[in-house]
Amino acid sequence: MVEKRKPIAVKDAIEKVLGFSRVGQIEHVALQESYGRFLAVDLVADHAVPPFDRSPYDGFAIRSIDTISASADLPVEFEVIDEIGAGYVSDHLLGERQAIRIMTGAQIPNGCDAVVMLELTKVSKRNDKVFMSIKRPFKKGDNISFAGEDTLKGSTLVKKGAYITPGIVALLATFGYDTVPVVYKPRIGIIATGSELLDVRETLVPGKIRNSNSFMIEAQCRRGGAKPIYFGKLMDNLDECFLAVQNALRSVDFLITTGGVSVGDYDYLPEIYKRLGANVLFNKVAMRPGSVTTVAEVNGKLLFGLSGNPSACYVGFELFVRPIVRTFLHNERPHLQKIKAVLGKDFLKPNPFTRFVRGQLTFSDGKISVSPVGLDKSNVVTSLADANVFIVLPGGSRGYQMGDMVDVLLIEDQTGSETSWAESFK
Ligand SMILES: Nc1nc2c(c(=O)[nH]1)N[C@H]1C(S)=C(S)[C@@H](COP(=O)(O)OP(=O)(O)OC[C@H]3O[C@@H](n4cnc5c(N)ncnc54)[C@H](O)[C@@H]3O)O[C@H]1N2
Ligand code: MOO
Ligand SMILES: [Mg+2]
Repeated sequence: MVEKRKPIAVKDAIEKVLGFSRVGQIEHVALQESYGRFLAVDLVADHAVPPFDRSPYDGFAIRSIDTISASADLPVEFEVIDEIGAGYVSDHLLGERQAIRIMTGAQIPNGCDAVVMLELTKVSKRNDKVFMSIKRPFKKGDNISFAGEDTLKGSTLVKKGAYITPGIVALLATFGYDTVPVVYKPRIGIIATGSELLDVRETLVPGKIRNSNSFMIEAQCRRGGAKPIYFGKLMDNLDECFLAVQNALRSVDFLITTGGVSVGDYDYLPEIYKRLGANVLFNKVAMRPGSVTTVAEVNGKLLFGLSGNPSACYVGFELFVRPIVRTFLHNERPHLQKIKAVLGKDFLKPNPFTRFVRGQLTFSDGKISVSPVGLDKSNVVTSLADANVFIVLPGGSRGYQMGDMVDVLLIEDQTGSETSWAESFK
């Protein structure tokens, strides 16, 4: 008699998994390697930006008081006493009707309280001296970029756990992070099981297919922020699979297996969990695809038994592995970000379980719409190429029609969400 599994709600399954979350330690990487990593400390401004008053234009540094009477009929003339480019500091103190030629980014000279753009001035030379005249008055502070106007010393600019974007890389450089404290990437072991699996380079023979799941999971690990470690593909042989799982578990933070998790004669994962003395958190989730997704724990270490079916495997990773990776990385938004979109095509399949349909989000005329891509079966692989979202269709309905507003989970997004997707029937 085949064991009857009791499905649990997706949200509950995610919570059970997160009950065994761990957090990673700090390591340091070169600034140029920091993009895409997760910051291990708060980034606090240890100096003001800009650190000094500076000119935002190429022009002349002046004293505004000297310009009060300037007009088109009666321009005011200044003697130009110095010239400074960015990176240099003038040692002159501006006196009455004196100006310093200044370039964008240069520090404002002493005595100056306004800058005039080059285009608003007329320059002339007399007796080896340079003069500049202007035709309108300027106020104190005109065209000065003040110290601290970008940020003040002591401001927290980026929180620990943030995904490092190119913009954050700019901040890290601004504050002198030659090396960056980032969170150590969790090591995720990957084992593919299945006697039907060929290596990528092998030629197809009857009854066999190429292993695609382990490579897909490696890429998903990288997208999630983890370091994948591939332990190879195994035949459906209980002893071999058991030993491989037992060995791999020793050297990784989390372990993923694909295939062999259902109720077939050669689905050995359930027996492997028994032999390991693992605590199985769940072995059926009320969702499609990926209903057979199983998660177990041995001495606090999680083992993700993802389905062999490619689409189910993909969904299982994003819903259950990604949040544990992001939590490990100290990220405060470990779940997939959810938005609403208009369904662009009918999806009329009824289903008792919530469906995570691979879909593509498109933007046109200010409307966000989403359409399923490819065949919606858990054993398909081709639909994954075009999918950038999961369309979440709660169970218990007779299907969904074009124009319905639906929940969509963004799988290419790095912002994430604090809360996990929850069944709306609850
Ligand atoms: N009697 C029942 N049969 C099945 C049930 C069930 O509840 N009762 N569940 C079905 C569902 S749902 C799924 S999903 C699959 C899950 O199967 P397994 O996780 O045990 O995976 P396998 O049997 O090993 O393989 C399934 C399918 O996926 C292909 N596969 C496996 N590994 C890979 C790989 N690395 N790359 C590409 N494709 C792979 C494999 O060839 C099979 O076609 O079980 C249903 N059956
Ligand atoms: O676990 Mo299966 O993918 O639900 O179809
Ligand atoms: Mg099976």
